[in-house]
Amino acid sequence: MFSVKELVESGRLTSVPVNYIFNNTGSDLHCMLPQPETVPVIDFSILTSHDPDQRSKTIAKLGFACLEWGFFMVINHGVSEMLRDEMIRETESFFDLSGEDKREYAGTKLFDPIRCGTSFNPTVDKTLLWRDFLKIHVHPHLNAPSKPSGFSKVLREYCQKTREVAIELLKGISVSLGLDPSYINEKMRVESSKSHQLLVANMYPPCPQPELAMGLPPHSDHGFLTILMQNGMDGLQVMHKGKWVSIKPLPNSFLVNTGDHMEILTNGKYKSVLHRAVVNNKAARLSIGTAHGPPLDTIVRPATELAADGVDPAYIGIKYRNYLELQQSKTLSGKSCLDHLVFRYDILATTFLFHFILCAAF
Ligand SMILES: O=C(O)CCC(=O)C(=O)O
Ligand SMILES: [Fe+2]
Repeated sequence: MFSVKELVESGRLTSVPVNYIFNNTGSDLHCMLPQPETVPVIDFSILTSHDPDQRSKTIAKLGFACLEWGFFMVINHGVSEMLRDEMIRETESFFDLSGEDKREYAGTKLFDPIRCGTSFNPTVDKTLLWRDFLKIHVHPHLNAPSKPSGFSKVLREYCQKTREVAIELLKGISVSLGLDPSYINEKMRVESSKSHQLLVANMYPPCPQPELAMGLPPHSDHGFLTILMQNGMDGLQVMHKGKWVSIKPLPNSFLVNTGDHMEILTNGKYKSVLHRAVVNNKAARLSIGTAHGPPLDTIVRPATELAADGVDPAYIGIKYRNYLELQQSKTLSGKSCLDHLVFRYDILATTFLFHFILCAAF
């Protein structure tokens, strides 16, 4: 089945098909924080204001959010409610297109400009996810589906605006790390015409037994930052202090999380956060995320300024493109891709020893 939405709309479902039954959804419900701690809220208008005192307080809050949560809400970001609503409407209309229209984009390759499908990687997923997706590479080159007809205009504006928000947030994050405001944007060429931005829209149709299925299992995102919004339905949960916290976004806010490349760049100071999407039996949920990263050919490694003064680099460097390929080749699971980059001193020591023995022998 190409689409879980089609499956649900066929109208014959009263229970979750066995290949969608996710083992541990129910068992870890008790891990939810009973009284969720408050997710940090960043007022973007203050972050970008000219009042140095207010600005530095907000930067401190941003640093705290990255350090303690890897997750925060952004309010007063300047992206109009109208644009956000249009973006949600157009994306919903895309998912409402006929199967035949959508199949035009049913690619299997990561760098297909536009790709829609179901689950994460159905060829390797052991359990299918209760989720259809649309992935569009929107920068450096804006790709846009030809249908619905108004989609490309809204997409262009929305992606431009979210890129601007990401760039400002990265300035604040740089300062919170004790670096120059332009540090991340310049070193990682996030502001350049070649920076990479991927839009991922997730459609989670209503599910007859939501406790048995999973929209997106626990995972971390690949970029520096992901900026996410949703239609009226909740379902995002974030791992905080070992427990899942359900997120209720403030009206018109963006949900932002730090990704794997933020963790690599900051040498593990700002970690990528595990999150997941649960499903419900009431109405379809739509979320739209944009992942912001460097140009695809950039090798991201811990910033020398943060891995200096006796602090060893915790990760090996990798080309952004190769990391994306690594993630797509696997099933979506925890931080398994990042684990590949953890600097292994034991392996390094063995290599050195081996080299030393060889040199001594010849
Ligand atoms: O649907 C959500 O709230 C989360 C989406 C997400 O984590 C993703 O697309 O990577
Ligand atoms: Fe995610």
